[in-house]
Amino acid sequence: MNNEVLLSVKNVDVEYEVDRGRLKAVSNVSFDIKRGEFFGLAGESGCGKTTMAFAVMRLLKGMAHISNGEIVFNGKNILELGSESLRQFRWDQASMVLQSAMNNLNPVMTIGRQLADVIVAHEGKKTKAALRERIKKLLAIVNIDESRIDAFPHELSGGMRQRVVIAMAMALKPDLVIFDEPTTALDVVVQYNIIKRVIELKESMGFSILFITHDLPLMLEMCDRIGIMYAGKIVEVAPVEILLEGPAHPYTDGLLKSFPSLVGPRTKLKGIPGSIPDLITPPKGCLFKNRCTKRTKDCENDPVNEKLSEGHYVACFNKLNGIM
Ligand SMILES: Nc1ncnc2c1ncn2[C@@H]1O[C@H](COP(=O)(O)OP(=O)(O)OP(=O)(O)O)[C@@H](O)[C@H]1O
Repeated sequence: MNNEVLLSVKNVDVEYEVDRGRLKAVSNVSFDIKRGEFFGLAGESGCGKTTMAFAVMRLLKGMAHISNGEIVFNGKNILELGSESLRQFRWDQASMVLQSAMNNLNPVMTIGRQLADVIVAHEGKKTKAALRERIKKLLAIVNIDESRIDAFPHELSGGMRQRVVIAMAMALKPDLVIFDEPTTALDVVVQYNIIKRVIELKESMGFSILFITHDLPLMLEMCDRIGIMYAGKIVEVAPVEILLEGPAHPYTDGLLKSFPSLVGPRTKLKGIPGSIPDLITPPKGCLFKNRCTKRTKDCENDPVNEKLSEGHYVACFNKLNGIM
C-alpha cells in the first residue's frame, strides 16, 4: 500500500424519497481509500453502508438521490461522469461483488460465456482462443479448475458461483473492488477460503478494497482501516490496531463488545440497547445520544469530526480514553 489516495468521498449525502418524506441514509460522509488499501465499513443494519457503496459505483436507482458532496476516484469526480464514462468506470476501474451476486449469474449461459461477455463489452472482440485462454487464467485465480469453463451456474456449488462473480469483478483489473457481504450466504469454511483468496489476490494484483460486512471480527482480521457508520454518518475511522487497543467512540466500543473475541479472557457480550433513530425525522445533535452511556448536555449539538492521530478520526464530545 502507498499513500496515494484512490477514492475520496467528501461530504456525501444520499436521500431516499419515501412515502413519509426524505430519508437521509448517508449524511455528510467523508473518507479516503488509498491505493492498495483494505478499507472496511462497519455498523448495524440500516446504517447506510450499502447505500454508500452504491453511491460510489453510481448504482443508486429510482428514489435515491445524491444530494450533496463529491466522490473523487483517480482524480475525477465520478458524480460528473456521463453515461459512457460511467460504463467504462464500472468494471474497468471499480467493480462490486454483492452477497446475492452468485444468484444473478445467467442460468442459461456457461460461466465462460458470461466472463467473456464482460471482457468483450469493455475491450472489444477477441479471437475465441485468446478469450478462452484469458478466462481459464481468471478461473484459476479464484481456484476453479479450467475444465469448468463450459459449466452452467447450476452445475457449480454456491461457493464456486460466488468465486466466478469475484473472477468477473477482477476480469478488467480494476483499481477498486467493493465487496458487500460477499460471503454471508455461504458456510463458514467456504467463507474463510474465499476471503483468504481475496486477500492473496489483493496482494498480488494491488487493487484497493472497500469491504462491507456485519462480521466485525472478520473485518478486524482483514482490513487496514475501518470506518464505523451510525445512522448514516461516519462516527469513527481508525486503523485496525487502534480499534483493537480501544476505540474512541462509544458506539464503536459497543459494537466491538457485541461480538465474542476468539482470544483473551471470556467476557460477557454486551450489545447496544435501543435502535437507530428514524432517519426521516432524526433528533438534533448526536444521533447516538439516546443509546449512549456517556451522554452529556454537549450531545445536543452536532459532534465535529476530530483527528486524534494519523488516520484516526472521531466525531464525539465524550471520547473514550482508548483502553478496552
Ligand atoms: N431503496 C430504498 N428505498 C428507501 N429506503 C431505503 C432503500 N434502501 C435503503 N433504504 C434505507 O436507507 C437506510 C440505510 O440502508 P442501507 O441498506 O444502506 O444500510 P446498511 O448499513 O447497508 O444495512 P444492511 O447492513 O442491512 O445492508 C435504511 O434506513 C434503509 O431502510
